[in-house]
Amino acid sequence: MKLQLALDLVNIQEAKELIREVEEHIDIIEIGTPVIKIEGLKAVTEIKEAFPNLLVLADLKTMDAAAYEVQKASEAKADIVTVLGVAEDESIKGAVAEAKKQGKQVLVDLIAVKDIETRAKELDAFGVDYICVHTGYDLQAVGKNSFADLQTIKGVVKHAKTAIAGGIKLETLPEVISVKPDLVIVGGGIANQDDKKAVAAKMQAMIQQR
Ligand SMILES: O=C(CO)[C@H](O)[C@H](O)COP(=O)(O)O
Repeated sequence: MKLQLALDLVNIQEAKELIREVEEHIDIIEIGTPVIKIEGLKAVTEIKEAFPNLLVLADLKTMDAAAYEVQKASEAKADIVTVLGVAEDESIKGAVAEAKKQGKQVLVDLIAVKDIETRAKELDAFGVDYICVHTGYDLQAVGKNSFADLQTIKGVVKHAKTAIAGGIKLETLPEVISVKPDLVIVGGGIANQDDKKAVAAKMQAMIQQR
């Protein structure tokens, strides 16, 4: 099980400072969608160059022109690129083919997918690397989480790694870990804490016990 730190509401300089605090306790750095929209793919390049030993995920949340966007993120030094599960099958297949060509990985984000079980089975058959259940900020605000969805995909996904994102905190981590995802994605649960390093270290210790 790996820990990914999601950086959404920061600029490149702030992202670097935050990563420096916690780098020994995380496996993957996520350059969040808002960061890429505001700063561009240079945020991915600069952070990969500053932290070459960590994997960098570009959270593009691609919906169309998927092969092209995977190619551009790969050229920007991303190790993993996200595509939306609600995208067309052709987009997902294009992303997977391009990622293989570039030696990179695709994480499919199930945000806004209504039939999680059916879509997870289909995505698994397309050969995606990760399938991620995700409660975005707008649903977190009305009290939702993805814990039940994680159970659902764990029951049907045979090949891809499973991941979960959306409002995970130190207090809710044990419930998440008990379902044994391959990847736990945490943004505000680390980035918004006073002692980020201590929280990341505790999360890492809990994750490594499994
Ligand atoms: O992709 C995202 C929002 O769309 C976030 O990166 C993801 O939800 C993790 O952040 P947090 O733990 O703060 O919810």
